[in-house]
Amino acid sequence: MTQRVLFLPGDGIGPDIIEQARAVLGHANERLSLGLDFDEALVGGAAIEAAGTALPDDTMSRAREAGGILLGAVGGPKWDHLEMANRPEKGLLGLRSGLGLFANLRPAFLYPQLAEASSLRPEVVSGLDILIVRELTGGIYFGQPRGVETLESGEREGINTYRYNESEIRRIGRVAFESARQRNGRLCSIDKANVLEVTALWREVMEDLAREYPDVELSHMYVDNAAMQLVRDPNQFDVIVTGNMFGDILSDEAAMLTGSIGMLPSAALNESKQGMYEPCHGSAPDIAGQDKANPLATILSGAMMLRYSFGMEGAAGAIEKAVQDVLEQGLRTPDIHFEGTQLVGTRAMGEAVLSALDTHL
Ligand SMILES: NC(=O)C1=CN([C@@H]2O[C@H](COP(=O)(O)OP(=O)(O)OC[C@H]3O[C@@H](n4cnc5c(N)ncnc54)[C@H](O)[C@@H]3O)[C@@H](O)[C@H]2O)C=CC1
Ligand SMILES: CC(C)CC(=O)C(=O)O
Ligand SMILES: [Mg+2]
Repeated sequence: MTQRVLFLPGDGIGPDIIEQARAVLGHANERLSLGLDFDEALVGGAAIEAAGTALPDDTMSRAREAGGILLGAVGGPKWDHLEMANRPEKGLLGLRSGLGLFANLRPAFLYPQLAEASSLRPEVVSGLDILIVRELTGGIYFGQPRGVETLESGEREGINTYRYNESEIRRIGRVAFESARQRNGRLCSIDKANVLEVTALWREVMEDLAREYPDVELSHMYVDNAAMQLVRDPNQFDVIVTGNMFGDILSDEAAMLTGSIGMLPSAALNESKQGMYEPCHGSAPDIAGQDKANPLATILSGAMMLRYSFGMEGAAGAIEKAVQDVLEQGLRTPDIHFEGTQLVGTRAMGEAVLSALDTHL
């Protein structure tokens, strides 16, 4: 059976890293006859330039037809106006909500070879393996009303609304409890229930769900403490579940424990397990087109796509082993480079993964 993969390179380093991930997936596809059929479309600033909108109808319809989507990154100073790019119905947010991709899985895993690249001391991060389950289609990024209004006094006021209803909380809670059940049976729900009603409700729903999962130990933590605990003793966490904005922020923080934001892949899944996969970082305009971006988070996101959307566990595992191999060989893009390792660019890193893949297929 043919499976359609849609590549959305986007902006900045997006095309640089997608080129490498596409080559790796293409190689696995050929060698293992996976039956993947590749498509590509525009999103973000690239789409604004070509079609006047960050999420053209053509991109959305091809996204709906795809079994899996691999996105690079979108945005840049030229396109970051809310009206054009990051409205709930446009660009990346529009893709996520349009496809119902409410469950965002962000695994922060430390490859042992990168312990020295971590922002924390090796003994503090050793063995780090955290799964952040972030709600992705609700919360303050989507709540209505939103906008900027002019008050009677003439002063302007910015408005965003933080909302979650019980069913939105329950469905992301289930994903997190199921993940905890398959891992080590520990789940920490992160909220600000001492201040925000929305997250007090979040906490109640999580408690309620916990009764259905007696094998999972549920704990709660306020987000400010969680931000601190992540750098004090990250290994206390196994699965974390949290809302859209807290998850956005905490996953960037967690990325640095693994060595770099360029190491953190992600999966965004809907009810029917259709998925969009992307590195957790943005379009990094400061290094775009300079052969400096780390392509590993994107390559690992491709592996997640094979696993979650297509059930191709063997091919996914082979790509992950190939990534481990290149780190073992000492190859490092600038973001994970340290003394005694070999500095390489985006392309050389991608090519090394592709070569290493052969030994695992
Ligand atoms: N999923 C997405 O498409 C996201 C898009 N953005 C957009 O990206 C643009 C830049 O946002 P920033 O806040 O600067 O975040 P960013 O994640 O793009 O960059 C932050 C820092 O991390 C570095 N970095 C990011 N990815 C890297 C990689 N693969 N290898 C090496 N270094 C890497 C960058 O060079 C920069 O110094 C903005 O337009 C923003 O809206 C931001 C986050 C996510
Ligand atoms: C549009 C933003 C919410 C993208 C982002 O920062 C992310 O998903 O991590
Ligand atoms: Mg983010």
